Amino acid sequence: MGAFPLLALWQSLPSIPILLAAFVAISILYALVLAIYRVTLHPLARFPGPKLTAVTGWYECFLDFFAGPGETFAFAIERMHERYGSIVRINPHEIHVSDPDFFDTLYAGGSARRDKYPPAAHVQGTPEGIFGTVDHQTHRKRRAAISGYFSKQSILQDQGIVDEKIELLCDVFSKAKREGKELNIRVPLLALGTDVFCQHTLGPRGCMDLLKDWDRAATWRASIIALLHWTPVVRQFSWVMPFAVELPMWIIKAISQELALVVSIFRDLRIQAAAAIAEHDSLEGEQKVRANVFHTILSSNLEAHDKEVKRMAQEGFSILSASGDTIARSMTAAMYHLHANPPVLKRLKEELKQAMPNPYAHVDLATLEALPWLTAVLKESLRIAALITTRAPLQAPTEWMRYQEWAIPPNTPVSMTLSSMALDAKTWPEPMRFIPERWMEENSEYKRNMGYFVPFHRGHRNCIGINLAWCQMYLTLAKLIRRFDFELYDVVRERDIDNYRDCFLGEPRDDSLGVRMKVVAEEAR
Ligand code: HEM
Repeated sequence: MGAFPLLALWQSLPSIPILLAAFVAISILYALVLAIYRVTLHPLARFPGPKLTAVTGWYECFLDFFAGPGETFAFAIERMHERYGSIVRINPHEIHVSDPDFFDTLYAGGSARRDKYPPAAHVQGTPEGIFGTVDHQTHRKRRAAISGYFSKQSILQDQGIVDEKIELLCDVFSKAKREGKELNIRVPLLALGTDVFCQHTLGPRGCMDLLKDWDRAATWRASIIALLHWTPVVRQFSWVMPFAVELPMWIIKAISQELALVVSIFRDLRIQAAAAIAEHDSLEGEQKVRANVFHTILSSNLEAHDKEVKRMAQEGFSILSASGDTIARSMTAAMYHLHANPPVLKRLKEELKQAMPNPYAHVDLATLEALPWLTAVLKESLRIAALITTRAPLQAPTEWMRYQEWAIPPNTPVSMTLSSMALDAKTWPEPMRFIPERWMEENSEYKRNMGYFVPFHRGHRNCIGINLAWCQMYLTLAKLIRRFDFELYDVVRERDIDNYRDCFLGEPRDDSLGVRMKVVAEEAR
């Protein structure tokens, strides 16, 4: 009985093709009205930029997926600035600025409130780590809980770890010399950055010991590359990484062995976080706070949900993925540019010989920090490496940010791109040339140049690993250059060094075999 009225209702409905046609017509009408609104009445409608990007964000997605490495949206933004000027509306919601003088307004510290734009925050798949935290206040609290762990004092306390790992790195190069083999130097440098980070932050139990296991180091390197190549996908679909992490391991392995290693590291961090919770009450004194970063979090006054396993593991992964390859890329750039510029290398060797008469003896970080040429070489390497190619959008929830005659409404995502700033010909004469003199204090432009030196960002969201990064870079470059003579082995700058692909960090061309070097001499003990 009861089925008849339903049947009658079904029969009275329009046929499926008519329903479909109505749906398509309504969708087109909606898209049309939305497009007209976005270019006329939207609060950003007056800002310069292409109409297409003002109308739809899918253009970015299309370029990132289909346009090929050198043509993705990050490169399109540069072309938009050439055409429309230093402020551009790059999608319906977001403004991009290309002017170093605006940097401190956008990436402000102090009392300025800056939320991270969610699509940018979620690119790592760790929404609860400090990198992925959107809300300003939550970010401040989570960051304050661990910032002491990465303070200069804390890093100096652990200089022994850095020294020990650099010795292992030197062993890798000594062995390569004995065997007459060339090395893709980014692999051992990534192993160094990762091992130092892991031991400093997670304790000996968390150390991946990549410097002792060449196969694992090579797989980790491939994993990082695989992860970087997923960046355009994750940027558009933020659920991909959290979803992938929960899949059964056999499925992940079938998709990619490299991804499987990343996921196993992430799961291992959960185990370490759980172990820290279990043993925390039994620890005392310094150990309770510094045994590893999880104990630092557990000892902090963060709320209980911020001390749960899932969140702490995300924090660990968020810092881990920000650490190793940034160091490796910067050091690789330094090694390449030094050896492509023999007079710069010669001057550095002379300076180091004076400061480190015995290349095998311990050297204090402070001694190296006082060396002007080494410092200048490192700064120029960080500039020319132009490491971070993805824009960093922030939102000022209550403030109207002002740029020239433009007033940007509160809550608008506004971004700038570090790599474009680092290589901007208006700021840096001959930007693609390696000129450490830019960073010598006697240079009349030194003060101005330092004002635009922002490889670690500024403001509330700057790099928390800055002290660890400087410490490693000073000690590693000094030890390597003082102890060994290297030669570049079939390195082509356009293929192996310069940014060609935007994967958050810039990557060279796909046909690159890496920056390969041979060790031709080693100082006797
Ligand atoms: C040469 C080496 C490094 C460079 C050039 C560098 C650069 C940067 C930059 C530019 C940012 C801001 C990114 C953004 O907001 O989009 C950042 C953030 C970050 N870096 Fe580094 N970094 C380096 C090494 C490290 C190391 C060794 C660690 C590990 C301790 C680390 C951990 C982090 C973390 C956790 C963040 C997020 C901070 C936050 O959002 O509060 N970095 N880094």
